[in-house]
Amino acid sequence: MWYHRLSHLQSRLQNLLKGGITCQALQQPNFKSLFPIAIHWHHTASKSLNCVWQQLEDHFELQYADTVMRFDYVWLRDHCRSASCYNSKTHQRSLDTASVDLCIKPKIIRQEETTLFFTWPDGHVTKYELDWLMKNSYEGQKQKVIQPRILWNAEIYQQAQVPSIDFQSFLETNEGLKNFLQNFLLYGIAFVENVPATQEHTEKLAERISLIRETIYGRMWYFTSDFSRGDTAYTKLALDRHTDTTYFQEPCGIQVFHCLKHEGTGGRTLLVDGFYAAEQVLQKAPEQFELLSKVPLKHEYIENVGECHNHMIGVGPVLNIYPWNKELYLIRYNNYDRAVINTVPYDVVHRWYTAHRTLTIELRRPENELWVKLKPGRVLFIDNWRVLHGRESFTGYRQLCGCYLTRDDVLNTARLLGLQA
Ligand SMILES: C[N+](C)(C)CCCC[C@H](N)C(=O)O
Ligand SMILES: O=C(O)CCC(=O)C(=O)O
Ligand SMILES: [Fe+2]
Repeated sequence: MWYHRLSHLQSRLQNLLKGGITCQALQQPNFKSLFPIAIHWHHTASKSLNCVWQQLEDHFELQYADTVMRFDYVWLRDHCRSASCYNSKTHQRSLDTASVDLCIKPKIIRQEETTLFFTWPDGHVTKYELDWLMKNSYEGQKQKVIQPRILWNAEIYQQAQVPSIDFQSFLETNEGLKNFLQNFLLYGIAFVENVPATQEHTEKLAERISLIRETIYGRMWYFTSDFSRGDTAYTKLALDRHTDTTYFQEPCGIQVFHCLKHEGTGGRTLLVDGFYAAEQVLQKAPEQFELLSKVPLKHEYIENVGECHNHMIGVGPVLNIYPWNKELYLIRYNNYDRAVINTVPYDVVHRWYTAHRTLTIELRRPENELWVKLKPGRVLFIDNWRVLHGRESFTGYRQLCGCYLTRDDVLNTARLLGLQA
């Protein structure tokens, strides 16, 4: 009786298969249980390899180095690194993925030492190294972070005694540049010292690690408290902690600050590790962390001062996380520039305000505040996707120059120097 039902289902599925709709059925989790017959494990000849695998009806299962990995057959066909499917000179796929049958299954799977061979119905053979599969599997990625970081409060940062890099060694040696970038990636802030106090030298510094990101504020900016632009940054007022350009669809990745002159009092810079604060929220109220990562908001920049007319709008949640490993990669936090909330129903709005309050409380804890006085010669790089900055009000004449950097190009430089980014 039971057997009959099973074979009935099986033949229905096979009919569907011919019709080409079955792939949806194949994705259903209970599908596997319909085919208990197909399952048998292949053990590797050499016991030391510690690898077993089985060819299942709808996917390939591999157990290797203590990890169970599941691979879709289209995926296995799509990632074929043979000469006809992949151009290893350009590192680009030649295979037209749309030409792969979505119901494809290998005819034969066999293993030789550390290599798996998949023979497809048309006779094409794809081979994979076990290590390559391990490294590139979803299950492998899930356990890894994209960017290793050291989260900090003021004490942690001060105790770490992160050295500043000398201007000369930053410009002239790969080692200096690499040390700088390593610190920057770990902490989200880094300093270069002994920089001549000019805009040109600051520009040279920026160009050593990245392309400068030109924005409505220009390529290199140079500002005082003259209200030449319609924004509080161009005044002597205090600025609470925030990230910049939250009103861009992609906020600027890095901000460079060089204080060229200050004759007066106050004006210290405040730095807060937004990821440290977010981590506290995750520990104390995970559902609030989740809400902050799910609710999209607008930020806005409206300017009508002198010749400057701008209206920028950026949309996105406060916390941005990678869905597969839940790693936080971008915080958008600027209470000045946050626009009218009209993308969220009222009951969610209230829960959002609660979550935003929890995050704000963490961001405002005095022990999380790192205060520094920017001086001519000492250039500060801030990861604007992670570390919030602010400023104390000041008196007198203060000149600040700097620029934004494109994040992709900073990370590109870091990777070329062998850093994980
Ligand atoms: C002066 N400088 C160009 C550095 C920044 C101006 C941007 C200010 C804006 N409220 C924001 O937070 O994005
Ligand atoms: O004046 C400062 O120190 C920083 C102002 C600011 O937040 C900015 O320019 O983005
Ligand atoms: Fe700012």
